[in-house]
Amino acid sequence: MTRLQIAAGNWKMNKTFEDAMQLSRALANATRDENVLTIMATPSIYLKMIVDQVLHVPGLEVAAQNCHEKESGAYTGEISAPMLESIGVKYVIIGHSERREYFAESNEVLARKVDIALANNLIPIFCCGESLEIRKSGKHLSYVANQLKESLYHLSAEELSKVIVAYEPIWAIGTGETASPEQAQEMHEYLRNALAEQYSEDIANGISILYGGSVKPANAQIIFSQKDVDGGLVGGASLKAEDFVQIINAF
Ligand SMILES: O=C[C@H](O)COP(=O)(O)O
Repeated sequence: MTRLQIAAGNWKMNKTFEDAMQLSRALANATRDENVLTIMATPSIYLKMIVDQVLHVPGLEVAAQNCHEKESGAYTGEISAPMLESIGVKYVIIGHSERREYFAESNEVLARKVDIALANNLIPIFCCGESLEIRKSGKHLSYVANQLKESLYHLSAEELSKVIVAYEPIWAIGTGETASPEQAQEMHEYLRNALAEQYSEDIANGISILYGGSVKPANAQIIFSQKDVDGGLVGGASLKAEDFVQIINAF
């Protein structure tokens, strides 16, 4: 089965307005493989402007970096899934390790975020990944599979088919230390098998599983060439159009 190949850039809390618009304009105008679904996860304050800017650009989409687990209410400073849908956002990152760590987002909370995203026609980019301590203990495979179990396995097969999974070992995020292609493949294959067991082979084979953690122009090709790696969730290297375009074109 051919799965969607995806290059998603997570800008995190970077870029002022002018710089953000310039970056999205550069990506819109770049010569890039339009068969690769390219997603820019921008700071929420710029989402509407960037959605409008790239509205008719083929293969280029916009994601939010988070959403609240409730539809609406007294949650000062938060952004809801219906708000994102109402401005034309189609994707939302859920469960990034930085949200899990700094905002204490548990697997249970993330399950609710996945639900609310799907209920509002947003495609969740669901992040999972282990710390260095867990990797060293040798329990990383079951630990990450359990993150999927607790946040995704309540979904119907139809709902799950809409989800994009992003495996990001925490020890490789922003550290310059990438998981080896073999380590990435091992985890992706394990997760795909777990999904096949829980749902079906067909469903599991249709799900794009992205790798994230120090993906750069120099290593993107070898990582993306692994059988079960369907693209990347890129932090630092997505902040420079030139670098990110090289990553998009590395498939
Ligand atoms: O969401 C992206 C990841 O946290 C990876 O970040 P990085 O490419 O800067 O290591």
